[in-house]
Amino acid sequence: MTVPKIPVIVLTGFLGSGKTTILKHLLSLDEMRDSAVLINEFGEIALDHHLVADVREDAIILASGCVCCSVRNDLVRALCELWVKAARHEIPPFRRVILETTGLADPTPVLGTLAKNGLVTSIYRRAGLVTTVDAQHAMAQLEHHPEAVKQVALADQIVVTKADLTGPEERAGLVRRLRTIQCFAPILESARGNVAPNDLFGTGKSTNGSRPSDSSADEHAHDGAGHVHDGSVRTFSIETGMLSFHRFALWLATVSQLYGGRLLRMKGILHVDDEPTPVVVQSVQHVVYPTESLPRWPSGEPRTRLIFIVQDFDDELIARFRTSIAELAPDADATAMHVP
Ligand SMILES: Nc1nc2c(ncn2[C@@H]2O[C@H](COP(=O)(O)OP(=O)(O)OP(=O)(O)O)[C@@H](O)[C@H]2O)c(=O)[nH]1
Repeated sequence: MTVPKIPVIVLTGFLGSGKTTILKHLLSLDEMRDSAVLINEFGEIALDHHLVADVREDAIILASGCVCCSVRNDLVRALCELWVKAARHEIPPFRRVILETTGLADPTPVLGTLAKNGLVTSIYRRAGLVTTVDAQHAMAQLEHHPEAVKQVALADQIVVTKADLTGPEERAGLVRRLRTIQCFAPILESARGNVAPNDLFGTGKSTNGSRPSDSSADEHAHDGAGHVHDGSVRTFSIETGMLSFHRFALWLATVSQLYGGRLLRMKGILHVDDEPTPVVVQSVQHVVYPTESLPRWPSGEPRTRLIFIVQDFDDELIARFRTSIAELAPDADATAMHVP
């Protein structure tokens, strides 16, 4: 008797395009609860697994670094461990795996691993690459970041996100641009992560792993040299204590206007005055999104943790960001606050 292989859905999409938002929505649906989740983040501090924790506590975080480069072995290990743990009843059984990549991932080696690694293919099958495309930012991202183009080119299913924040003409223009890169994959629109699993995994042409262009993904699959990210893109994180929310909001509004084009992504959890629970803050380039609250501190002491993914920032500018954040503490001298 052959045991059916467990489908692995890869969720990719450029920085801040809405992967975690969709993942959270999917995991909140009854029919998707039996999903195991792997999350890969770029940067020293992982945050996304905390954001999905209220719907799926046991999301596994892949070591920091990009899954398309240094952590491919971690992916193999994590997939094998999942299977072993479920077999030993240490975790609930699962019927699919959803892997969220970093926003800078080239999905090629991930797809290659899913298609070619003997250990992985004995248990799992690749069940499609879903690419989120940010209706607010994608035009510029596709222009400047080859990773964004690759994510679209390899997609089995494209989801244009942030439909609630953009007009139909803007989205129609984006779809025309996407069709110059990818003419096959179905394109869905979503607002606030709202997508039906059937639309995502039912209509994508490779839900059975038979995508005609699979072979190209596999052949590129990685030569061993790894995918090189644009050297001008860097990440840094800042950990600190309590901040004044009011001053932080002002600071963020200012830096996102000043540096928006180069401040590709910022996300973090804040320990702020008057708030017992963490406040989640996020921005993508010039756009600062509404804050959310997490129900509790993930672990240990309340602490502010911020992750920045930036382009063309030198060491001095990063140092200035650090100094200016330190000046946002509630007890800091208000007149001393300056923008980096
Ligand atoms: N209004 C609105 N906001 C959205 C939508 N999708 C995502 N956002 C917001 O955009 C920000 C980034 O969304 P995420 O889901 O974290 O994006 P991501 O692709 O997981 O980000 P990275 O993992 O950092 O690359 C968050 O503040 C979301 O709340 C949407 O469809 N509508």
